[in-house]
Amino acid sequence: MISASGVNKYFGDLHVLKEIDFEVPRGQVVVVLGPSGSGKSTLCRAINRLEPINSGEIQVDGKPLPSEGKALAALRADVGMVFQQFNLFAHKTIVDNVTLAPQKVRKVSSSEARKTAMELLERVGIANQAEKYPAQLSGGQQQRAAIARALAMRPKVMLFDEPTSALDPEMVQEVLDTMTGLADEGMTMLVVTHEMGFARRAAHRVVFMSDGEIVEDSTPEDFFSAPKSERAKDFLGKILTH
Ligand SMILES: Nc1ncnc2c1ncn2[C@@H]1O[C@H](COP(=O)(O)OP(=O)(O)OP(=O)(O)O)[C@@H](O)[C@H]1O
Repeated sequence: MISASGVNKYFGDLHVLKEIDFEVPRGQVVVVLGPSGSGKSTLCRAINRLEPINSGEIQVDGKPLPSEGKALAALRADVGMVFQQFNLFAHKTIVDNVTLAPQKVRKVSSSEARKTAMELLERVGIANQAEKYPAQLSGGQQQRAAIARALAMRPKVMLFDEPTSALDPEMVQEVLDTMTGLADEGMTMLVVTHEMGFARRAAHRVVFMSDGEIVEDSTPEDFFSAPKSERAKDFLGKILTH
């Protein structure tokens, strides 16, 4: 599980995260929505310590975030992260992309890492692409490879930061289906996305951010049918008329 309490983050004078409090309990899917620049990516990056925070506390699995050393490496291994850009290693095959970190960080043998990688590639539907290089795959397939790579570390939680934003429209659904499958299996997930269909179907809770604050934290049913704040109404008005 993930919990944040009283988290503040500044970039210079810009107050990007303001007294953030929230929780993602084990097995829940929390979708973070909000206008551009509201702090969603920064929140994701803070959870993985890719971005230091100025005050407050973030815990993953009941432990405060370590700032360096072995504990930080262990935290990063426990938190799988999938970004908008897939960030696969271009000169490694898909299966090698998936086996790399478990061998290096978890010290898994190469045969075991390969077996697990093939199972994961099967699960995300691209086992037949295992020996190809990233550039030979479609964007949707590359993003599914990135999800398999994150899962190979056996993370306790998965963070997704706009995982479908860089994809051509026809590939969005295949990635969302993979994510919905993970949610159904009980993976703890924090997902920043503009995909309202996914939020409605897969999220246990929706967190709405605006201008660095959490303005609403509710069920998708309540959020979409009866948003409480003017800011959420305004946001939904803009998104849903598109
Ligand atoms: N490294 C940085 N240095 C300075 N300012 C930054 C940095 N990263 C983000 N910001 C600023 O922090 C604010 C929050 O950015 P963030 O990327 O977290 O928002 P977001 O809600 O994820 O937006 P989007 O939906 O466009 O990705 C923005 O005003 C952004 O310009």
